[in-house]
Amino acid sequence: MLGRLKQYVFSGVKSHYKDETNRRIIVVNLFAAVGTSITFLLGIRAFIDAEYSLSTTLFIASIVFAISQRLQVRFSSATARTWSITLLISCLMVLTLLLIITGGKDNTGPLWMYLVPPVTMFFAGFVRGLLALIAFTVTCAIILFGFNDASYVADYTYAFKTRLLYSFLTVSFLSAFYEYSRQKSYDTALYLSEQFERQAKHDHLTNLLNRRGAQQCLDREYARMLRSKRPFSVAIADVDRFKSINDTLGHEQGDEVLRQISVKFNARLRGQDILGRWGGEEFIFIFTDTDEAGAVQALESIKELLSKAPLSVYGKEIHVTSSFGVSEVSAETDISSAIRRADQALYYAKDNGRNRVCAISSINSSPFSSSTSQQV
Ligand SMILES: Nc1nc2c(ncn2[C@@H]2O[C@H](COP(=O)(O)OP(=O)(O)OP(=O)(O)O)[C@@H](O)[C@H]2O)c(=O)[nH]1
Repeated sequence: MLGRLKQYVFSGVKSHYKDETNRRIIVVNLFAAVGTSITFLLGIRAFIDAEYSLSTTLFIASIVFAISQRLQVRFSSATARTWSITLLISCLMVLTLLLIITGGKDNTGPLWMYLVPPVTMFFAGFVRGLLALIAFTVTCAIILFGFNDASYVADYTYAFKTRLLYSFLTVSFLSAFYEYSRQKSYDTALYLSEQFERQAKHDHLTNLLNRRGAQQCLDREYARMLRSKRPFSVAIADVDRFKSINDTLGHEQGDEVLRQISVKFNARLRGQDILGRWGGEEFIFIFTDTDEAGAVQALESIKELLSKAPLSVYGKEIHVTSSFGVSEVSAETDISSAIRRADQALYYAKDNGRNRVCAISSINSSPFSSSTSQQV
């Protein structure tokens, strides 16, 4: 029994939906359950009391509440959820208006009005909720004050009608204010968590992905490669003699050099390739859908771009070069061994004069180098 109840409350909830969406789905389930049962029970009561039009209205409302819940579960799409919520709010509003017109049981019908503001605000959000509430309040005022002598409208005293409207407006205002604050807090929390997540994956100096962010991209790319069977390549770049740049210019200028290098590295990359800061003066390239030869070709062009024109750092021209080690990642290798091989190729490039691109064949693990590098 408890299991079924839990299943009902969480029906339609999906782990990949946003928290806010899942919360709304749960509240729709709960509200539809309460709405369906209360209107059904009141319908039976009205039927026993031989108030057939009231009982028919309540039974219809009960069915509509149930349908609105089924709608969001049966068709789990954003459109279905919008329709479900629209149906639920409309049903509640129409039912309330009918209860105000007929008076319900002993003229207690208008009391159900107070359900409308919180439900409308929560389900429809601040702006749409406010518009719906304004339309509802105007309709209520017309019914209460526009048909004073009409026999089909229940007879309420003037004092009751004005107090009813004032108190309804107060509840509406409070609900709107509450929803506005709730949405603001939610947006702020979302913004902060996105900022934290971004900071956790990005390097504050270059704004590139940091090691953690790059590692996640590597894992994603590896999974994609296993599906597509098309290899990709990784490369580690290490700025040549960076220590001497730091030693002669200072750490701050060194930072600026790293920043400008990251811009140059990025300038020649295709949109789908990824650049990250692997640590210190080391960068990582992920060339998606690219074999070793393709990555070497791309890196040659990047290397040329860096070495040909000096950087301008605080008014000084600085010539900077970088060495690159490349390795292909295929289904036969794993990421850590590919990184290890890229590192070996990088050491090879450093040992052989720097400012060069070297690759290690993924088949025999023997280093070979591109056109500008020494052949092994
Ligand atoms: N300014 C600055 N320096 C850094 C940063 N991270 C690492 N470094 C410095 O980078 C230098 C790296 O020097 P080494 O590893 O000796 O290598 P290198 O001088 O680049 O020489 P080779 O790699 O052999 O060409 C060290 O002095 C580090 O302190 C950083 O974020 N900013």
